[in-house]
Parts: sequence; C-alpha cells; structure tokens
Amino acid sequence: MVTPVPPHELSPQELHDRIDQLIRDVEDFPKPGIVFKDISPLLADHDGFTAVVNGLAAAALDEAGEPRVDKVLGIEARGFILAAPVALRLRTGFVPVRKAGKLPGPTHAVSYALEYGEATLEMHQDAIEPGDKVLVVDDVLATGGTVNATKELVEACGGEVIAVAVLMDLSFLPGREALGETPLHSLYTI
Ligand SMILES: O=P(O)(O)OC[C@H]1O[C@H](OP(=O)(O)OP(=O)(O)O)[C@H](O)[C@@H]1O
Ligand SMILES: Nc1ncnc2[nH]cnc12
Repeated sequence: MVTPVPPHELSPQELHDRIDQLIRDVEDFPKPGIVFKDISPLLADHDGFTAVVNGLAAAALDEAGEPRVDKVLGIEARGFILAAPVALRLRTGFVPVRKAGKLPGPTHAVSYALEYGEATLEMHQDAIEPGDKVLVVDDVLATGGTVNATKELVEACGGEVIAVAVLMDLSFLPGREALGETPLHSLYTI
C-alpha cells in the first residue's frame, strides 16, 4: 500500500521511491524487445502526480523561486499530460508540439527517430517569439530523438530551450548525451 504523504513534503528520494512504486513495466510493447515504462498508475495517484508536476516545475525556478521561462512546451501525447500543469504551476503559457498533420496553422516540422520507430513533429511558427526562454517537458527520455527534434523546432522560431524536464530517463540509451549542453532535469533514472 502507498502511504499518502502530502506532495510538498516529498524529498527527492521519497519522490524517486514513489515513482518507482508506480511505474509499470510492460514487456514487448509496442514491439518485441522493448520494455515499455507505463506511467498510468502514477498519473492515477493524486499525491504522486502532484509531486511529479512540482518536481518538473522546479527545473525552471530561479534561486528566489520565481519562474525563469516564458513558455512550457509539451510533446504529444504523454508530454501534454505533464507539461500543461507544469505551465500553470510556473504561471506561463503552454505550447503543444504535435505529431504531423494535427496543427491547423503554418508550422515548422522536424522528422526524427525514437526508441521504437520514426515520426515527424510540428509546432506552430508563431508559438514561440524570438528570444523566448522555453522549458521542454516530457515523460520519458530514451534515445533523445524526440527532445532534440523539439529543440530544433524552438530554435527555428528564434527561441532557446533553457532546460529539459522529464519524469524519467533511460540511462542505457544515449538520451543524456544527445542533449549536449542543454541541462536535463530528470526525476527518476533507470
Ligand atoms: O527519447 P526518444 O527515443 O525520442 O523517446 C521518448 C519519446 O517516446 C515516447 O513518445 P511516443 O512518440 O511513443 O508518443 P506518445 O506520448 O504519443 O505515446 C515518449 O513519450 C517520448 O516522447
Ligand atoms: N521504453 C519506453 N517506455 C515508455 N516510453 C518510451 N518512449 C521511448 N521509449 C520508451
């Protein structure tokens, strides 16, 4: 049984342990050989979900506890679930990065490879102003293909990704290295 601890009282270690309890491994999904990290049980746990949102938002707070970003950007689909409440927590706007063909206005597009396939991501050209500082939020960092494609989209608008915040990173894949100089804030490393 999970003990209900108020989210603001969770230390980084307690948050790590809570995530550990609430992530479900699904073998051979969506392809043979992939161990899929299912975050559904964590999202269904109010304290766990709240603590994760607060933990991700911390990536964009300065020493005085003030937001240091202009926008929070979330990546379809699981990234949306985490990034939107992070944007509200940081009192910024939210920008959706979507799979190809979903956004109605003029877009920038980047194709990329991820752990189990290939895809194209798009963002509205007017979603980011030149000079905007951006926090990118996603659930999983695996190969880094998704996040790096997102960085390209932000840079195409003249913005800057000041940090990437993820619920978990898979250290047996090269996501961290792929990010280069961009700071990574991960709540749970496997
Ligand atoms: O570091 P990478 O190798 O790029 O992998 C990480 C990405 O893979 C998953 O997205 P997926 O495209 O499966 O989308 P979903 O959120 O729609 O399930 C996950 O949500 C990350 O965005
Ligand atoms: N193993 C994995 N589990 C869940 N999401 C992922 N995205 C990329 N690799 C993943």
